[in-house]
Amino acid sequence: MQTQDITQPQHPLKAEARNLSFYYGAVKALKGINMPIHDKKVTALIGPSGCGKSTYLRSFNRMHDLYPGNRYEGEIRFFPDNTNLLSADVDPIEVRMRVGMVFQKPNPFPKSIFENVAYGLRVRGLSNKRLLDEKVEQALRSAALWDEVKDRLQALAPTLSGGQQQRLCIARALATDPELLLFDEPTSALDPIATGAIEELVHELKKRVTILIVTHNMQQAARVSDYTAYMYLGEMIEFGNTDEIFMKPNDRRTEDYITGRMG
Ligand SMILES: Nc1ncnc2c1ncn2[C@@H]1O[C@H](COP(=O)(O)OP(=O)(O)OP(=O)(O)O)[C@@H](O)[C@H]1O
Repeated sequence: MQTQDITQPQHPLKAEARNLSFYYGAVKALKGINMPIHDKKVTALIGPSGCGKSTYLRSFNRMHDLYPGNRYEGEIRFFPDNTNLLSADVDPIEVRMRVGMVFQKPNPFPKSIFENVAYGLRVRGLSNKRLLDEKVEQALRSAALWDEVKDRLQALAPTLSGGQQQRLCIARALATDPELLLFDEPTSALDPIATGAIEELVHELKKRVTILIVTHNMQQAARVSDYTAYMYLGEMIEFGNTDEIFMKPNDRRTEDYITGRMG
């Protein structure tokens, strides 16, 4: 992998993949990935279909543990405590409290708007009504949804528009104060206006949470991210400042991809 010489001062790390490989049974989908995730920055993962972006993203919240036959090798170090998120003695439920996930298609629970956001808090044992109300409002405000839903908190979540549902899923993920937020192509099911709202939100959110985002949209990667990683066939080919990756990539394969010659 080529890592660019970053002239600006380095930001502290939130996480770091160290020689990370991943197997779906006999299929090796990730091959020895090394990559830093900078604290309170947005890192975009780009690369052609099937290169392993989602597989890599899902390793950070141990989603692969839910299916038999999946296997990790290597480490994902999480800071400041230097925990290896993949260690057998680290509880995946705890990992998912620290590392939230927002999927491609909005997937609210078939419950009220309020209950969608309160869910993770209840799982954590919070039952005090006043505190729940406060936390739900805070999360909805952070997801730029409060003003649109404050008078209909008991309405069913699926009655919201697609873009509102996606912001609700972001509020749900934010409610438990995650340190890292994973976005898997969060705008691919949305129209340009809803997409713009999510991109703006990502920009706001990085003040308080580190973000790792998979996107097929090069303009989106360039707009929202501070760092970009290019993956190909399960390998991390190049990682660097977004501006440099897009303007002056070091690896020919990265250049071919971002100029549309490949993928
Ligand atoms: N459940 C699975 N079982 C076996 N192989 C899988 C499974 N899921 C993904 N793969 C394989 O792992 C590789 C990486 O897939 P992944 O979904 O991570 O790629 P991606 O870069 O996110 O693709 P896309 O951009 O199309 O979403 C692919 O070769 C894929 O076929």
